[in-house]
Amino acid sequence: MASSLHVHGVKIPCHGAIRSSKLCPQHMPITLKRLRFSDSVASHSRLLCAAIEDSSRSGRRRAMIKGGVEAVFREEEIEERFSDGTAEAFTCVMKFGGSSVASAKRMREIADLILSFPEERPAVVLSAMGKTTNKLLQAGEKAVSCGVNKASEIEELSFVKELHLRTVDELGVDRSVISAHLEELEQLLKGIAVMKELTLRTRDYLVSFGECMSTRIFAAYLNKIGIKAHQYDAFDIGFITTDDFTNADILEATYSAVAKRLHGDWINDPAIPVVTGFLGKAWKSCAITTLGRGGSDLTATTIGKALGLREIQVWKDVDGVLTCDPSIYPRAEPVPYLSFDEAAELAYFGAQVLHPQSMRPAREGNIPVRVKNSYNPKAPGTLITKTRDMSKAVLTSIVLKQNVTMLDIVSTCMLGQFGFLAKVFSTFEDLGISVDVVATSEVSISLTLDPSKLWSRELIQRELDHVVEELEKIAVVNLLQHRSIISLIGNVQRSSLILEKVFRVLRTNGVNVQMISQGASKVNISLIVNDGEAEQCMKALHYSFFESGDLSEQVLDGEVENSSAMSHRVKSH
Ligand SMILES: Nc1ncnc2c1ncn2[C@@H]1O[C@H](COP(=O)(O)OP(=O)(O)O)[C@@H](O)[C@H]1O
Ligand SMILES: N[C@@H](CC(=O)OP(=O)(O)O)C(=O)O
Repeated sequence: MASSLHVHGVKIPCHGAIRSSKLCPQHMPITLKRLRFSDSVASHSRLLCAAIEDSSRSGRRRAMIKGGVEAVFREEEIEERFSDGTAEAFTCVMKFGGSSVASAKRMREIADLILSFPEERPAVVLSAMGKTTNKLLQAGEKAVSCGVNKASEIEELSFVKELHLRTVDELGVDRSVISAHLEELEQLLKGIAVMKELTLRTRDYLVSFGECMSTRIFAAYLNKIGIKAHQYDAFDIGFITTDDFTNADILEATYSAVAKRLHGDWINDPAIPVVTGFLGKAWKSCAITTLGRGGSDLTATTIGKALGLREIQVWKDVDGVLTCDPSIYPRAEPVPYLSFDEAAELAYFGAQVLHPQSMRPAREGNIPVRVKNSYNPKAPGTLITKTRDMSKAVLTSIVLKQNVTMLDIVSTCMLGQFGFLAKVFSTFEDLGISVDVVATSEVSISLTLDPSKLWSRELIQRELDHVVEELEKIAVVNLLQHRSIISLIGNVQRSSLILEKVFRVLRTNGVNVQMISQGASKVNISLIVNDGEAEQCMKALHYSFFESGDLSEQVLDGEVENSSAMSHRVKSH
């Protein structure tokens, strides 16, 4: 007699009679303890879990599951299943960024890399190949003004076509896996040329071709080499987002929908899911959305939380999260451990290595994130967890956000302090502008405006004028452009030590700090300096904190610092 259980709303067949024989190891949701279920199914899974535990503890081989259904276990199976989780559907998610899938050679290496972890059953998330997203955006811009007849000849379209067809050929998979997409892409560019406009909605549809094609090629290649894989478009499997095209937020309903779909499919036909990163479906318009540049990291952490996985791996082209952006300072070193808070601040304040929102699902699901290098898999990478040992930590990483606009707002005393702050912030709220860094006194506020939010609207000057006009009703406003935020991520419990060093370095380099803010996050101190001085500051700070060797344990234990090393002035490296 066959019976079934329902987990995640999915009917799970249990071969053999539940009353009289064992549950099928393959189909039994064994890792109940580890998997985090959505509320709607939690009670069921708890019942099942309790039943198995009870059976295990009491040595009885029978347990009541639900509604009079009786399960009979063999004890050795119970032991086995709990100790090694062999019946888990997926163990981790592996996300590979654009550089990791930039060519046929890279795709082969990634396939080998996945195979080199035989103990894992991953869900795979891919970005678009190499610089495809940028090329598609450029093609879209050109299509607006090139005329319909020239749309097929746009250089970037030819680049994208050639790259994908060459990859397909070199991997030996059938061109048909992407030919319909290439045709549709060309039609879309012609459509943009006819309309002579590229809306944000169309822009998202346009760039979606990148991830749709990379995943199809890779899944086809895995199947060709005998690894069963199944391609998924995120917008078809429950990635539900706001309608904020180019920067959409993932909605809560996504988690259960994605889990239901991926688990359901795996149970019916186990295969490695290869999912498009970066993409979602707008809940109102049902159109394709994107999650903001670098959004595949967020796709990966969302899947990690949805499936309650043991680990989320994001594979990049660097040895993990580094002490600063290597393009600013090549001597940046990998950071072995980070907390979710540190990683989130780092990402939010501009470290391109992680998407700003990507830590949220991982933190909520308490799932470790490992940042690894697909070019150098042996490197340990960075492990991001809820907490970490901060006893020896001083500074973890330095992040730079350039071209920031700063506002100095001084009250004209028409309002009390409370009314003044409230009015200032409600002005930003009304205008939908987010504020990054804030420092206040009783009668003044200095703050910076999030550049990405302003840039995306293309109306930057008009918007800024509007902000100033509104604020001038209650204050004297000074608008300062071309500023940079240098964020010092680390152990703010040691802020005196950090700040002493920072100011010494900056004074030695003749740099004036225009604003400073120590966030409530306890992991971030932000400094505002002129854009023109920012990179030099980064180098000097990096040298002083990470290379001069003066933050030894003795210093941390309160002994006298070596001031000559501290005042080392860095010219350039
Ligand atoms: N603090 C940092 N640590 C590591 N990489 C950084 C940092 N800041 C900026 N980067 C840049 O981020 C890049 C990796 O992120 P990204 O381009 O999104 O990778 P992928 O496309 O593989 O997902 C690196 O090549 C590096 O240039
Ligand atoms: N392809 C998208 C999404 C993404 O996450 O890419 P990457 O993983 O290469 O940063 C982008 O370029 O923004």
